[in-house]
Amino acid sequence: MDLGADRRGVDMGPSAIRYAGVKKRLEMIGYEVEDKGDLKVATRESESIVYPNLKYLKQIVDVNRALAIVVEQEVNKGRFPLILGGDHSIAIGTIAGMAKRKKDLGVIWFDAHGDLNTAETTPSGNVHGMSLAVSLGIGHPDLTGIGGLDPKIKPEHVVIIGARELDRGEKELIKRIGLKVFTMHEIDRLGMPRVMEEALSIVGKGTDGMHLSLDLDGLDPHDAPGVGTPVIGGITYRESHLAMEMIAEANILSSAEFVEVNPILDIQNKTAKVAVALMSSAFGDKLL
Ligand SMILES: NC(=[NH2+])NCCC[C@H](N)C(=O)O
Ligand SMILES: [Mn+2]
Ligand SMILES: [Mn+2]
Repeated sequence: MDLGADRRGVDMGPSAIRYAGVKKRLEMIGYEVEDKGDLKVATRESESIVYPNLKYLKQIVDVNRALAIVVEQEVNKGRFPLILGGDHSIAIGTIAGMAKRKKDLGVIWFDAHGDLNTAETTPSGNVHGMSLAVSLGIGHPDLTGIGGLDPKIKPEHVVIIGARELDRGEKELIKRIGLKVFTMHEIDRLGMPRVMEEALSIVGKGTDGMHLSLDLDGLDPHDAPGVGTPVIGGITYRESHLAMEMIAEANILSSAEFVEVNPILDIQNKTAKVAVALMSSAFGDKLL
């Protein structure tokens, strides 16, 4: 889906990630993989924007409702849901589905952005800039109510890693609810190993599962150029790998999504390949 973003193309992200060999890669490290295919998403050209501050609200609600149901079903079967995006608004459905099975879900939000806007604070009207707020129960009731639970996650179980572009309303919200944010400043200052140790201890404390929501724009655009909202000065390829390896070692991951891959803006599918490489590290792949 790309209805949550202004720039077109992230709807092709899942194809690019499949083409980069995600299934083979995960099978190589010993997983049995079933590709459930794509969810049905409205065609932008046949729809119109009703609320400029919540663009394509209804269409996004429909997709996320469907996504929440599949995610919950797969967890009930004892499977691990890995969701490919798509714009970051799909986190709403993923987390809604997981929250039905995990009473206290920890979340690592790997992103250049906070995605903590609401219809009142958004500079763009794009729902992909609101999905973390929605999951915390802050936002339009049609979004926060998806899956029935509202809120789905608690601020003390969430960390943002890689932030370097936050809107004014997002900064206020972070302070108001006491959200832990490891900005690029903390990553530079403490180094990724310390940041991940602290992050994992936060999302692991008092939780019964952990979701990784990885927006490829968390990486530096040099390493991940195929994203719609790039911000310079990001996490390097190597730091990202280390973060994924530390997640695998912590052994608490219960779902993951890799979002915002935009093949139109990419260079020879580089960003989709990076996504696949990071997935394999998060799932325990090691050189030796
Ligand atoms: N998932 C993303 N790439 N989000 C970008 C959000 C950008 C900006 N903060 C907005 O609300 O529009
Ligand atoms: Mn982002
Ligand atoms: Mn995002």
